[in-house]
Amino acid sequence: MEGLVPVRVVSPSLYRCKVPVSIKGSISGFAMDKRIKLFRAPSKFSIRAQQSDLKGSLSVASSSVEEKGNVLRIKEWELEMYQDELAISQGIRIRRKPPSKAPLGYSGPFELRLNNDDADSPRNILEEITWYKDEEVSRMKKLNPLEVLKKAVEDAPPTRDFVGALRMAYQRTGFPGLIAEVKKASPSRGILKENFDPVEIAQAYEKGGAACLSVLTDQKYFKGGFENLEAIRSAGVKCPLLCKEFVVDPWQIYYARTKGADAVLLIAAILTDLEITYLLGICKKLGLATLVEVHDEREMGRVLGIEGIELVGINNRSLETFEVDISNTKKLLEGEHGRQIREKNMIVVGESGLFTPDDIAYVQAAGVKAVLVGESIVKQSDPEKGIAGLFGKNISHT
Ligand SMILES: O=P(O)(O)OC[C@@H](O)[C@@H](O)c1c[nH]c2ccccc12
Repeated sequence: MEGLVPVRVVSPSLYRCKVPVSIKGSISGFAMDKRIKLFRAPSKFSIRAQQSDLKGSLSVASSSVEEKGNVLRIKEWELEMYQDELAISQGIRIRRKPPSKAPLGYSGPFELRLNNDDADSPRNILEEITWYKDEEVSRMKKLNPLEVLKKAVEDAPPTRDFVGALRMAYQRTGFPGLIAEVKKASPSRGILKENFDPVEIAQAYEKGGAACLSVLTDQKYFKGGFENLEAIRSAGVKCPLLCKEFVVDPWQIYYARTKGADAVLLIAAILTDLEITYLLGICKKLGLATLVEVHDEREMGRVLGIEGIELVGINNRSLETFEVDISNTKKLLEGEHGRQIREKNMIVVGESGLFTPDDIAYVQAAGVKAVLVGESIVKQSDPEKGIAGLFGKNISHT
């Protein structure tokens, strides 16, 4: 049986829907589709067939909420549902889990499932990476439990001042402070450098005048690794290090800190305001700086509403479509948002797609005080010279 059935909900209790039916409508702000067998609904639960040719019948049987064992799953389900609802209300399009992995088959907010028959395939690369991270983190957590990491953090050497290094570089050179990225590959560009030696590249960047380094730690999509972060740190590189990861769990922040990170990236496209606030608090506690990355006006607006953010990155590349447009930096710094950023004395980092001195001049004129650059310098046979080429000037200390 297939058909559209509007559902009206009055008060909560649990029902089991035994037939696959496509239900369209909103139940206390959320709704379900045909994959859902179990859902929360009010005690008065009315289903009206919209299509006159709808054959078969809906069997809606009350099942006890008190059912032992189910209670916890229901709680989990509710939590996830609220998180998803919160995310959609903040304009976040990325679903954090494949719908079938959600407890009790809850497949995300209704708005995200419209015209989406294949709900269990990621809709874009960012969603794919996010789903994969979720699994990866649960595996890694088992090998490195949080309690052990917390102990390791206590003995870890102090972090270095990431934001301070960027400010100093800006004063020293008159150019935006450079965060040079140690990146072997990316989903949009494939392999950037075949004989990739992360420590060698990091040292060349430092010599070339980079203020800070960004180290990709994602293995599957960027061919990076936490071992690169660790190796660069223990090789004596002095530039503060940004752990470039897709953070979806506080565990990753503790892990990054034990591997030598001085800063971590938080991506507004996948995290709610509440999560950013919470993760920011953990970073502060661990002495880490935070680069909060936005890609559009909506994300910028959200981030400006969160207290305590010093560094905002504007990504010129959409992580959903891979489209790169450096005028994005300019666009997001115009008007009210730009005014608030200046008022709060935040540092804006122009990210991605910067190749020439003209590109640097363009984003600098737009108001950035730092830039994050990967491809254009990592690809050079001599990344140190690559930096001079990027700025049109030698910006090294010597
Ligand atoms: O190689 P580029 O175009 O210079 O871009 C560097 C950096 O901005 C990019 O790697 C990046 C920006 N935000 C990210 C988030 C995750 C992974 C990678 C990124």
